[in-house]
Amino acid sequence: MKIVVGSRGSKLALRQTNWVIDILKEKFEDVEFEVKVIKTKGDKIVNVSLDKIGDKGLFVKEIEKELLEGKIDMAVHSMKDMPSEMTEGLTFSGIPKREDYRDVLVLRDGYKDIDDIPKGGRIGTGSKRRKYQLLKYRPDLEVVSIRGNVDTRIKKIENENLHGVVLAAAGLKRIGLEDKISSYLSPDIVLPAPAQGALALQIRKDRLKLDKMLKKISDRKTEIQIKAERAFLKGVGGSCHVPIGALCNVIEDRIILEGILGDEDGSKLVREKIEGKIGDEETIGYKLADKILKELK
Ligand SMILES: NCc1[nH]cc(CCC(=O)O)c1CC(=O)O
Repeated sequence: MKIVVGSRGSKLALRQTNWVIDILKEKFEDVEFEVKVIKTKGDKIVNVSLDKIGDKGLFVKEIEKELLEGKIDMAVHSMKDMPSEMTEGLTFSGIPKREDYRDVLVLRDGYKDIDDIPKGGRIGTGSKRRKYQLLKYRPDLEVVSIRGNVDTRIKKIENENLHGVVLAAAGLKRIGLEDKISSYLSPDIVLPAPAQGALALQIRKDRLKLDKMLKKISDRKTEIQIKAERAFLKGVGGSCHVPIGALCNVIEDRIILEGILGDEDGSKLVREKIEGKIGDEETIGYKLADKILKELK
């Protein structure tokens, strides 16, 4: 039996895909795997800020087409890049254990953390979620819009004369650049993107055997967190034009979901939290979305 796994071609995407394949190989010794690299629209547009393109699923459409046509059996994506609405005929299968969900600062030599950046310092990020939360804590900072893959963004510290950039810890750890991390941003300051650090294994809905197999590498706690955080995302009907963050903490049989939502120009930013019990992830996600939407009005 052979499973063809579709992936974007970036270093991070390929690392993620091979990480999943390694876990699967350990469990299913006689299954063969082949990686198929697929170029997406998002990979072709380089110099435009993502929130200016504003196309949901910019990095996934081409991959989803190959799944539907049976050209690949499964696809590995960063869950946080997946639209909240699932494409007809497709589904997510098991969700492997989440990597670090935090955002981090990669700073110019000599600077150690957010409080150490000089007044008026320049920080690069293309994400409104990161931008407006940073500005809430440090209104004096100048946030510069950047994009590109992880390596490119780190290089922009030099090229664009920045004090630093904000990135996901997960991405840096996965590509072996953990030592570039200057400091971790506490979720109290910057709430991560819904599902940040988690992967999505996407398959065609009718592939029942494959689904059963992939569910064997699913992590229960991650599943709970992602269910709650993505229900919140769906509930607020969010896009990449507005700041949205969510983080679900699981403590024994309780879940604590925190969410943040703002408007396009960051003039309003509402952060709230709801508690509940395991099993009610989706209800809690939608409830938190309603609560925050009401406050934003
Ligand atoms: N938006 C791009 C993207 N998609 C997933 C990751 C990192 C891995 C993850 O967050 O799961 C990144 C890079 C980043 O935000 O720094």
